[in-house]
Amino acid sequence: MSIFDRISAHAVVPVIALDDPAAALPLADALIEGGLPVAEITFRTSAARATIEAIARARPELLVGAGTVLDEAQLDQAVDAGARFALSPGLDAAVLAHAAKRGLPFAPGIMTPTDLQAALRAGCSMVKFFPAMPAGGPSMLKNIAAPYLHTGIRFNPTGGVSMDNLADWLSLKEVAAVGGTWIATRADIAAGNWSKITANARAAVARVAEIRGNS
Ligand SMILES: O=C(O)C(=O)C[C@H](O)[C@H](O)COP(=O)(O)O
Repeated sequence: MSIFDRISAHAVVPVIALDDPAAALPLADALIEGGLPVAEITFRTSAARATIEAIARARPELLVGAGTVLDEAQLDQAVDAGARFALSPGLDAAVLAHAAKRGLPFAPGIMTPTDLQAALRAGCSMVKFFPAMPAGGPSMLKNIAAPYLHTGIRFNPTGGVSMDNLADWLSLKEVAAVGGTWIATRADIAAGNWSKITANARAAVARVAEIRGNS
């Protein structure tokens, strides 16, 4: 199974901004306990590299990726730390070329057909649709994706996704998995609210099972 197939099987990717790498393993354990062993650790904080490294080393059962990867240096840090995939809110051809060179599955962010064609030209099989709700929501994505479905491209809508609109996104077959911060918020991580994060993960997993009809 490819990495993006594994992400698709989870259907929800917790997007994490974490300030203290000491929270890495408690966070990983909270997600694992909630039945959602996948995380996008964003390079929005300087704790990203150490967090990815700690999880990759001590919790290999959690599929850990890097988010908000903006340049080649961050991509190198992500790969060296053990990230299994990477994403970015936007598309940078040089970063994509570097990801290919380092063998890291990379989903760049797109918001227009032109972005999407640049991603296809670079050989991407998954893209982030960002910012998903403000950009027009599921109906916008459905319309942008329509001419490209034959390419097999899959989407990771992120930005404004919540339990309330999860079903609308996952009912689109071109959506592999949504991303969102609601499962493990920066505040809950900082406060050590692990049981709340586990409960959020569990609720998302249950909802995905309902929506995909395999509960
Ligand atoms: O940093 C990245 O790589 C991003 O793609 C942006 C985030 O995923 C969104 O900011 C999610 O934000 P929420 O709307 O709170 O779920």
